[in-house]
Amino acid sequence: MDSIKTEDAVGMVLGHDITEIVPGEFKGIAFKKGHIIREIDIERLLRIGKEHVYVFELSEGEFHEDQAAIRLGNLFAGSGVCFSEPGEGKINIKSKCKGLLKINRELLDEVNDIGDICLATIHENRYVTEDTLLGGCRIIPLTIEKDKIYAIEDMVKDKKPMFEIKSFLILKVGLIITGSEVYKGRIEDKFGPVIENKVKFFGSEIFYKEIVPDELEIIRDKILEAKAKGAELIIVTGGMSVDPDDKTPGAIKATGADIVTYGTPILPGAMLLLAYLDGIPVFGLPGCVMFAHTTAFDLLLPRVLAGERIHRKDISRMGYGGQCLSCKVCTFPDCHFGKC
Ligand SMILES: Nc1nc2c(c(=O)[nH]1)N[C@H]1C(S)=C(S)[C@@H](COP(=O)(O)OP(=O)(O)OC[C@H]3O[C@@H](n4cnc5c(N)ncnc54)[C@H](O)[C@@H]3O)O[C@H]1N2
Ligand code: MOO
Repeated sequence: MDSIKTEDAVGMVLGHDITEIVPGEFKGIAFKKGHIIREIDIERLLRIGKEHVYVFELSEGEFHEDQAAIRLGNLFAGSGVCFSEPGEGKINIKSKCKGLLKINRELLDEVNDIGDICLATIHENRYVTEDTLLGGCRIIPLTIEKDKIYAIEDMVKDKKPMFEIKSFLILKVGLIITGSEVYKGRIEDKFGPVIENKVKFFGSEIFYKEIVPDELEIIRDKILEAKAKGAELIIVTGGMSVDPDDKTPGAIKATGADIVTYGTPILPGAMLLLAYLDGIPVFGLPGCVMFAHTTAFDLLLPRVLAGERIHRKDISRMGYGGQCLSCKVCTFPDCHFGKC
């Protein structure tokens, strides 16, 4: 660090905090260590009594921490993502809109392996709303070699963005409620409203709804009818376990759909079924989805509505973090559930 005349310090990096006291008005840090001194700062520095300041001179091969943080922000923010002004070498990365958060986890590890840069994130594959904090990036030293930043710029090229928000599609959803007790009016349908609310939250609408008895052919035919009428997502509720009257898995299979999974390592929601019928996702939802606040359905629905094709492997890796704790006050998705 060099001591330099304040008037000559424009463009240089302040090496220490500078405190200002205006009696009765202000006492605090006027300039923070790391601040790049601007023309307009000179007068104030002189008023504080600083004829000289300690500065770092940025060498040709270095970026100031804030400059580096801005470069990384631009590099990491994919569509639907923005970042704050840097402060002490740190930016906050935020969502600009509602959607499904995707994070390039491989790239994240690579960046954090370099040293002098730390990038912390929340978990991906969850929905976020506008202005959700997605992560923070901090440059550790006050100045950083440009080559390190260039190396990251190279590393990121041609790869999926570090952070990206996928918008939710507006799909025509077909809903088939199974259960002879509901069909015959012995009990009121309580499943339909739960699903309607969940689907609406992401912007889609139920355009087709039928209540049917526990009969395989009828359930199958209603699924095919929903598809023929233009359903882009089909949800069938109830009849998912192993009782003689549980016909839903067989009915979905009988439509010719490809079953991705019947059974998920997620609790509640272990008996969920996901299939694709000519590319249209079909859910078979067990009774717990009506009863429990958060289930396997809440983990998979946002991904399906963001247009993601779910594979068997996506489901099987969800066992890690797949146990919901059914907290008295549910904070999902800001909890461990579904974060694998
Ligand atoms: N032997 C086993 N039994 C069960 C297992 C198992 O693995 N082995 N799994 C349990 C789990 S986990 C769940 S979840 C449920 C799945 O239940 P279903 O999807 O088969 O649900 P239903 O039998 O059709 O109904 C259960 C319950 O909910 C009422 N219900 C259903 N639909 C509606 C509706 N639209 N409105 C109001 N109420 C509804 C229904 O009357 C039943 O009372 O299976 C466990 N069993
Ligand atoms: O596993 Mo059921 O499908 O949890 O409640």
